[in-house]
Amino acid sequence: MQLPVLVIKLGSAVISDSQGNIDEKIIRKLAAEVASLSKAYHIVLVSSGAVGSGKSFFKKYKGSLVERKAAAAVGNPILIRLYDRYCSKHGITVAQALCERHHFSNRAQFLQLKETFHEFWRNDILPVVNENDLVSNVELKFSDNDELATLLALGFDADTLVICTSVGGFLDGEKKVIPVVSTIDQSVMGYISNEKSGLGLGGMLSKMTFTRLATSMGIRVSITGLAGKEPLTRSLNGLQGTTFKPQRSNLKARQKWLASGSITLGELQLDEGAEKALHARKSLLSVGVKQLQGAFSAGEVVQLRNTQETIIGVAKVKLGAADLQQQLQTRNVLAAHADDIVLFD
Ligand SMILES: N[C@@H](CCC(=O)OP(=O)(O)O)C(=O)O
Repeated sequence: MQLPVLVIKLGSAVISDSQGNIDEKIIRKLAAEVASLSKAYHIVLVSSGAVGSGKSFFKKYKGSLVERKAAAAVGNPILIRLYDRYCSKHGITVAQALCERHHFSNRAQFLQLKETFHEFWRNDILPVVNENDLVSNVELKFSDNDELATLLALGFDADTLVICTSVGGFLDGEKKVIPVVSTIDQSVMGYISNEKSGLGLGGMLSKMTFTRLATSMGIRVSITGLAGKEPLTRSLNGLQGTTFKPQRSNLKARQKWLASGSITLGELQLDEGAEKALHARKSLLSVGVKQLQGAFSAGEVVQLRNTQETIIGVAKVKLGAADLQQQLQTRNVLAAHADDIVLFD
């Protein structure tokens, strides 16, 4: 049965106690709720917390990148065992999915991931996703799991993305949760504080950046806490946390996947003529590319920047970086077909 997809993202701070250890009471409560929601949704659970769970096994842990990678590798199985212990009480088996950035910038790889997740859902198996920190170096890292959850929501054309946070929702200037946000404009962004929990990577700025991307691609987003009974269901019903309304819904699944490559391995800087042509739904020719950055291959998704330095969209390129660079100087060739371009506005 084809159910709507629900992506739930759990930050490290929201599933940990004040000492930074995973709070089993929360996992027990979540497992019961996820089991009941899985009758109505195909669920993807994106869970942080691996670094926090693994770091105490390292003698002189200071939080360097290599220590975080190693701690995540120790912590991921600890996390998974916990999810498995409590989900199995409700007849749900869990599967671990460790993702890397190129799983999203390459359509063929993403389709494989998608096929595997559908196999999970057919068998009542819950995919629990985290970044494959062990092999993610600085350039290839997701900025945090808010990004990973958003890319999954876009790629799966999810109905809703629920981002669970320790502050309970999106707060206004008086630190009260705003129940509904119709459009994320400057006044809304002005409420963002720079405070972050000591445990995780992403703060509210990151959550709002990705919420803006997801809502602009037609996905409803809820930012919520996990206090009280059935917090996920309550947030889906608009009774808890902040609901951000979707902005447009006319994009096809493939276009949403393209948009999910918005933070990609490469970038093309376009001239004004090319920008105009794209807005007129034309293809991108190499003559309109002023310069390029990054080591991308043909068929991967890159972001498009205009002369004002604004990211205007993404495109699946026909040529890899080296070939395109050569063509810029010699010939005018197709850099990306109009069907493979998604503009953000
Ligand atoms: N992959 C890392 C998560 C990093 C991260 O994004 O953390 P958070 O900001 O708490 O969602 C871990 O499992 O600890």
